[in-house]
Amino acid sequence: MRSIHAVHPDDFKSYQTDKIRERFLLDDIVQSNQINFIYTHYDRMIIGSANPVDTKLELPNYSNLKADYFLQRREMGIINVAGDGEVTVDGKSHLVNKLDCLYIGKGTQNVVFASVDRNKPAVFYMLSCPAHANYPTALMSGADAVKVDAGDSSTANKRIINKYIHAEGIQSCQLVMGLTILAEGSVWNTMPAHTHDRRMEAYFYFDVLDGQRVFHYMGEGDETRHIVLKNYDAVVSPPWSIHSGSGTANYSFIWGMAGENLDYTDMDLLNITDLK
Ligand SMILES: O=C(O)C(=O)C[C@H](O)C(=O)CO
Ligand SMILES: [Zn+2]
Repeated sequence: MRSIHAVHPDDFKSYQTDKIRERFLLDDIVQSNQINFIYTHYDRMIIGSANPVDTKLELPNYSNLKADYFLQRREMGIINVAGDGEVTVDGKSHLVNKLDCLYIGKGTQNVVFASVDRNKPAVFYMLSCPAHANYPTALMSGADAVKVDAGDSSTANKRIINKYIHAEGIQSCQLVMGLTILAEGSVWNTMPAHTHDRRMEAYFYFDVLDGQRVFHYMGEGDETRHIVLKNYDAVVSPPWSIHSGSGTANYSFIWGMAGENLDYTDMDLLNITDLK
């Protein structure tokens, strides 16, 4: 499993596009009939996907985990962003359809991913972080996620934030996870921008229409940079960085965090007029 290392904000100031992409962008993680993961040294969050098309895929173990099995000391959140899917957890099968979220606790030994229809395969996006205790496996449908109406069409940021794994939702050790859907005509996410020094974050953009892109902004508020992302690209956000995007059309994205607390609202907001 490839690893990426943490970057100091002072070093980041000298980065050009290529280096920002090399250090923070996770592209090509969705590949047919494959499970792909990247180990990040941001709160040891592992980010990846499973895209079973013609075959079932079993969660592998990796030598750099130095564990008997992947989830021996870890928990995992999974959200499906495509066709209907099935995830079997230690022999118990769960239907995980588009926008459904499955949480799997520490100690789970066997996880198998499958698509219901090979012509409309599932794409499971996954986050996994270290866990100290076992919380039960829990499935939440997209309809049951807590919804927050955010933004406004007059500022092109009207969107619905859906929370699944968080302090008042599915219980976890340190994983927080959900997704945000931009309304048609709205393109800005997470503006006003924020940081949270107590948690890292990763964004995974999906339902980005063919031929469209998302400009993803990062960096300290007074030293912002951007990279351009396509459908199914993920990007890591260090605790010192804003994470915000503007698309050339509306889109959706999964956000996920790990770190000091499970409190979604623990954010340090920046004034739009202070951004540079
Ligand atoms: O649209 C938004 O605003 C978000 O979805 C923000 C993310 O949830 C986030 O950054 C949480 O820390
Ligand atoms: Zn955030």
